[in-house]
Amino acid sequence: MRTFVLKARAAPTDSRKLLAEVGGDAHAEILAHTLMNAIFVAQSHRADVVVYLVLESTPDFSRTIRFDSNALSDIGGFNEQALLAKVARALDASRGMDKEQSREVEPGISVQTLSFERLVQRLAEDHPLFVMDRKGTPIRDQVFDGNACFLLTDHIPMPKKTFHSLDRLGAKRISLGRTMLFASQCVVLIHHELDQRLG
Ligand SMILES: C[S@@+](CC[C@H](N)C(=O)[O-])C[C@H]1O[C@@H](n2cnc3c(N)ncnc32)[C@H](O)[C@@H]1O
Repeated sequence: MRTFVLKARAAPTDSRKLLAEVGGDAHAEILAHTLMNAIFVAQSHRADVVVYLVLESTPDFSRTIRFDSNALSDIGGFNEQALLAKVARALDASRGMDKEQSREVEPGISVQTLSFERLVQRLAEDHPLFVMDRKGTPIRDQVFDGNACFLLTDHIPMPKKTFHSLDRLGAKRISLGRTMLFASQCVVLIHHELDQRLG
């Protein structure tokens, strides 16, 4: 299983605000692009991929939306509008939830009122964590075994204190070169690197 976590610091947890932010300051399109590149390939979708979108611009709790490629049924297309409609539906399903609750939205999609920090603590129990960072170890030099989990952000950098807590969880910093890429582009390159190793 390959796991990707997008810490979307600017993404609103209100579905209407999210949908209004495509091309806006919150860059809601980043969520759609990351989801698209993590899960879809031409004419199909990848098996064994889990994506967590963590939306953090909220009056109450962050929303963590989990997509499991093995369980997804018809997602209605892979354009921005279709993908963000799924995110919006999960946000609507999470209305009124208390802290750290979980709700199934539809096959392959669930939503939790869970912070990025709590999510990665849980993932660290059974996943090696890799935080994407231009100053990290080149991806080619990194050994991956088992359920690698890759951590990315939207256009807002990972806060220093979060990097420190990730260090304490044993997360390794991985680089894809000196050019600053979009999170969705990182996902493509990570898939490519791991695909090559599988032969
Ligand atoms: C657009 S970047 C974030 C930009 C943000 N202004 C910053 O300074 O971190 C989105 C995500 O991609 C990761 N990323 C971008 N380029 C990368 C590279 N060359 N190697 C590894 N990760 C990269 C970043 O670490 C971040 O998680």
